[in-house]
Amino acid sequence: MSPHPEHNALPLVIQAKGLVKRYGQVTALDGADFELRAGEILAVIGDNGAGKSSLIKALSGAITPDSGDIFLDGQSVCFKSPIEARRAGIETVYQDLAVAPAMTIAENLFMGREIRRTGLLGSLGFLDKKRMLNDSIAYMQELKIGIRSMTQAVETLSGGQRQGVAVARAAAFARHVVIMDEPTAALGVKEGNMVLELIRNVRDRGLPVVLISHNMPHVFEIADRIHVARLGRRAAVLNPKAITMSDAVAVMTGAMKPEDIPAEWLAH
Ligand SMILES: Nc1ncnc2c1ncn2[C@@H]1O[C@H](COP(=O)(O)OP(=O)(O)OP(=O)(O)O)[C@@H](O)[C@H]1O
Repeated sequence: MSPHPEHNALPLVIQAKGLVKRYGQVTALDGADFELRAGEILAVIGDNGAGKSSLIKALSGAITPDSGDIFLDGQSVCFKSPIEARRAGIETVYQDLAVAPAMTIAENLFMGREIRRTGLLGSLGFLDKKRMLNDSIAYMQELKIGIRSMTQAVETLSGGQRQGVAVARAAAFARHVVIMDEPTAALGVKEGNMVLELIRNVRDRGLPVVLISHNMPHVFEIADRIHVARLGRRAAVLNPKAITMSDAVAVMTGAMKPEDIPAEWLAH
């Protein structure tokens, strides 16, 4: 059961309207719309080249769309870089893990946002390693990531645990949204399930999650709603509780035209 059956009652956290992005002759986004609601896991699925990555890059500041509008909490935004999106509270975890293997878990969690000790004159410039370590332990416990020592190097972890660190890092700093691009792609069954559980925990902490995935069983296991990208647009937003995987594939491939989709398949 979705914890939020009344999705249409929940506020929009991110809304995009009519996004267009061209690369020379190729139109990657051709008037794409997008809506992420508070407290949900929204899966984004689509065939290769459907425009999923371009959409997510536009939302996370990695590309600037040629036209269209993006709203964050109802305010119009125009991110010129991923740093700007991050400052606005949107954290993105890419498939090619942004972790530093030789650094410890605690160091990775605070990379770029280290806590410094403060004194009478404000920040002293010294890193507050103890506080970062304690905060790391607390985060990882809260997210139920079973890693014993935060001082071990990330390169000593399994693929799933590394992905766990990357997700935890994003979740720890995101104030609004966590976007994940294929977080379970390179993982085995057990590790993949661990990361799915972690994504649920992130949502249950109150952060909405956008999850790009080609893995249909994972999408159906975890998503509250499914955004289907096709030919640079949003073909539909489907309700995973009301459809089968082959229904979703039919919409994704165009075998089922958007205008023919039964109303009960659609998420609200
Ligand atoms: N930097 C780029 N330069 C030129 N063309 C690009 C660029 N990025 C994306 N494209 C093209 O835009 C279209 C949409 O690509 P995009 O990566 O957004 O799709 P996708 O749904 O994420 O695909 P995949 O599942 O294969 O990753 C494709 O035809 C792709 O070749």
